[in-house]
Amino acid sequence: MSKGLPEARTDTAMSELVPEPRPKPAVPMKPVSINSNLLGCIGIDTIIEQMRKKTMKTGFDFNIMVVGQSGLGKSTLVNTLFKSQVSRKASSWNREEKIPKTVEIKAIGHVIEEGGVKMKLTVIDTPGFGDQINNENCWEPIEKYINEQYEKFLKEEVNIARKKRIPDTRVHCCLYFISPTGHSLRPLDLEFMKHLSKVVNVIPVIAKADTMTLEEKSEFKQRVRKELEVNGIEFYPQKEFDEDLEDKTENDKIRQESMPFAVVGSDKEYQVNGKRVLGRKTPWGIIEVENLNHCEFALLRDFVIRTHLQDLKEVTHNIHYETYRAKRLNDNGGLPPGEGLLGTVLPPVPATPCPTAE
Ligand SMILES: Nc1nc2c(ncn2[C@@H]2O[C@H](COP(=O)(O)OP(=O)(O)OP(=O)(O)O)[C@@H](O)[C@H]2O)c(=O)[nH]1
Repeated sequence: MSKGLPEARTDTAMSELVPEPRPKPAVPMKPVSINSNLLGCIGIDTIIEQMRKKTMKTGFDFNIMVVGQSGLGKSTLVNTLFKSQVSRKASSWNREEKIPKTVEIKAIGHVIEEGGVKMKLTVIDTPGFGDQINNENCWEPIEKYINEQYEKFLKEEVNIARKKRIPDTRVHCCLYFISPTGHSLRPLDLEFMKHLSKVVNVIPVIAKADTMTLEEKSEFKQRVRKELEVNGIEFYPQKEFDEDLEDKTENDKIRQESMPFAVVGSDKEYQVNGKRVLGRKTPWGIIEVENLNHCEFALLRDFVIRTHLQDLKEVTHNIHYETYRAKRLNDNGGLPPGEGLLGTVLPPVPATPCPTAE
């Protein structure tokens, strides 16, 4: 026994001196790419079809806001974009309507179905923006509206009994109409885009491009791009959110060549070479809105609907809403009880994936 003690002591002393090797944290193995075709397909690619079926059943929300001075063709352009009467005016046409005294925000919902896919479209019009003598801070009601939609979504997210599908009223895209002056941007344009580009995807467009010559249009586009850059205004698609080289190459082209899209809108149809086209009849002929030789409407339509609609929704959810959510939850911790979302400090909310392919 006595012989064993020192040994035992030595063991204890040793174990104090030399800590037991800690188990190494499990490092996830790098996924190894396997070509399943070698052994026959297992059907991974059917996920696309499964997602398609789900989206067909539930449809999807898309909320677009139009901002710009009165008479720049906002209502006409959204009608042209969706080939339907979706604008505020089409829904509550009132020729007597006077310019509102302050910025009024009107959201009109529609369901558009194409090829069995339902889009729940909301057009948010902002009549009165920039129409006053004093336009100081006139973007504030618009920013407030955008944030209110984030707040609504957040409240639904933190509910204990959450809806299976949270209604999405968040603004996914804001078309900002620039007057085709050929001069510089107005300070109001710069202020608006500076403020709002931090909370929403802003896409600047030059309105009524048919009122400019080709040279004027090209020069004006360059000038606007330069002014936006000099003033540090990031419009959509923002450089920092390009996900890969393919995105970057595609979006660089849009940022450096197409932006701001110089567009013409019309909801009237005319017969051109035996085909019915949307256009504007002038003494010099018909301006076809979808003809790329006439204007860039088709580029804007393809960009917003055919190539970037899903990305507009994802950037809204993952960047703009996430920024709002994080700030709101942080701020809430400092608020006295009763002023928080739920009347108390909020629990951390796990971010939900972008609710698109429901
Ligand atoms: N030349 C030209 N005129 C246009 C264009 N788009 C619309 N218009 C005309 O401009 C006028 C105003 O168009 P709206 O679409 O009502 O303009 P808005 O910006 O919605 O106007 P508010 O509701 O007052 O803010 C109408 O007479 C349209 O026909 C365009 O691309 N080129």
